[in-house]
Amino acid sequence: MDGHPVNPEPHPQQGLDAHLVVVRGTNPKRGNESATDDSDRSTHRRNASRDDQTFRLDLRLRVEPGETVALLGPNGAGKTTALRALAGLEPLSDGGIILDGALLDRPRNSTGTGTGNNSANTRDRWVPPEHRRIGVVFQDYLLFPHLNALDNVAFGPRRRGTGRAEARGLAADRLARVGLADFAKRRPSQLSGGQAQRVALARALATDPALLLLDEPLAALDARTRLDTRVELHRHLAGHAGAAVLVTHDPVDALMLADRLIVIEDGRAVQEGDAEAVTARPRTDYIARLVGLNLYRGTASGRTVVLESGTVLATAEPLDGPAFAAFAPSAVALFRDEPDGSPRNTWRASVSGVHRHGDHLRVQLDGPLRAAADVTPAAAAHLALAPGRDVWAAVKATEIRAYPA
Ligand SMILES: Nc1ncnc2c1ncn2[C@@H]1O[C@H](COP(=O)(O)OP(=O)(O)OP(=O)(O)O)[C@@H](O)[C@H]1O
Repeated sequence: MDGHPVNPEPHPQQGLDAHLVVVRGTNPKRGNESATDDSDRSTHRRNASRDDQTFRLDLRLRVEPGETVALLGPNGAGKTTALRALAGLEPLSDGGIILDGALLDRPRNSTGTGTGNNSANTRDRWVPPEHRRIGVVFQDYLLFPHLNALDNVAFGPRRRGTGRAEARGLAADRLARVGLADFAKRRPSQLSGGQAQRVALARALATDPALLLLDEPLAALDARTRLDTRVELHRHLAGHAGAAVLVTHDPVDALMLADRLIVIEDGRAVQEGDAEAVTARPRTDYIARLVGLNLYRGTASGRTVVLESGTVLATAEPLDGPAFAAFAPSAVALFRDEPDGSPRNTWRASVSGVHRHGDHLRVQLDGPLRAAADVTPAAAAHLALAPGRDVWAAVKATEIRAYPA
């Protein structure tokens, strides 16, 4: 395929430019549905459901050299599928992947209706995984068990034609950088989980990849090792000149390791931004739960937001039009009797659950506004909180964040 005029427009941009469309499934009609209409979220819900066995990932991804982007999302959102497509372990159905100006995958006649097939006559361009300048640290794709740590790390450079001695020298240097100089002769079975993960990272970085892919790199580690390895990984990512894409369930990993987050649900990006922006203004229930906020959708008019349920919330900052309103569980005060005095939002609620949450109790409230409230154990005892108990809930207007939907 080399020499084919696959990329008529020169694309000198460094970093990753990708439009990842992967369609899987047994129901081609569903798979063919257009994914370009952002308003039709229900289509994607259906596509992503396991019942009809179809799934469509449709994700645009631009990652600058030196930047780390985290893909965050619930189970089955398509995070791993996105990484596998980038790595070349899964062909695109549509779209394309360009890394440092080189086209890696593009189905012929991209229309969004393909089902993924990497045979030469269906593709304008297909670069196999081993020829992509990509380093991977995948959970299920760790180390070669029959090679020691040094040879695991030397494998990539050797494969790219580096002589044995030079590749081993480079590998020794990489192992030293992850603090494992003394473990070079050990087989993977003789390494701890954390050490194996560090060898995997050294191996992924040994070829100076233009793109580093990390799939749940810390998930298999115990809490203590995870903490140390996270700090170390952060250091390595900071020193990595190429782009990096990280997949994780863990918001702490995402917030600590990535420069930018992309939240994926049902195969599509639903929110994007740096950690501060995403956590301060969540746009879906998934991310609101992740960062521990109560989130509602409604329509703002001046200093009120009318929620979809009809409940009216008073806010401090004026806003008009479709809006989200969010507040922290810690902003909710609970009372036995209706509170009066300062202007706040008050409503009658029924306790549906009480759970320990750190050093306080998280109370789930049903009623006109389903919400979580955090109270101290003393307050819970005073209010005799238990499922079924009726209470008054209050949130000050100044505690409610309202922002455009
Ligand atoms: N080999 C496969 N064959 C068919 N469908 C698959 C396959 N692997 C994953 N899927 C489906 O593709 C969708 C996306 O899966 P993917 O593994 O990319 O999600 P994810 O966001 O990484 O989820 P998790 O966090 O659970 O790993 C899911 O609906 C899943 O059931």
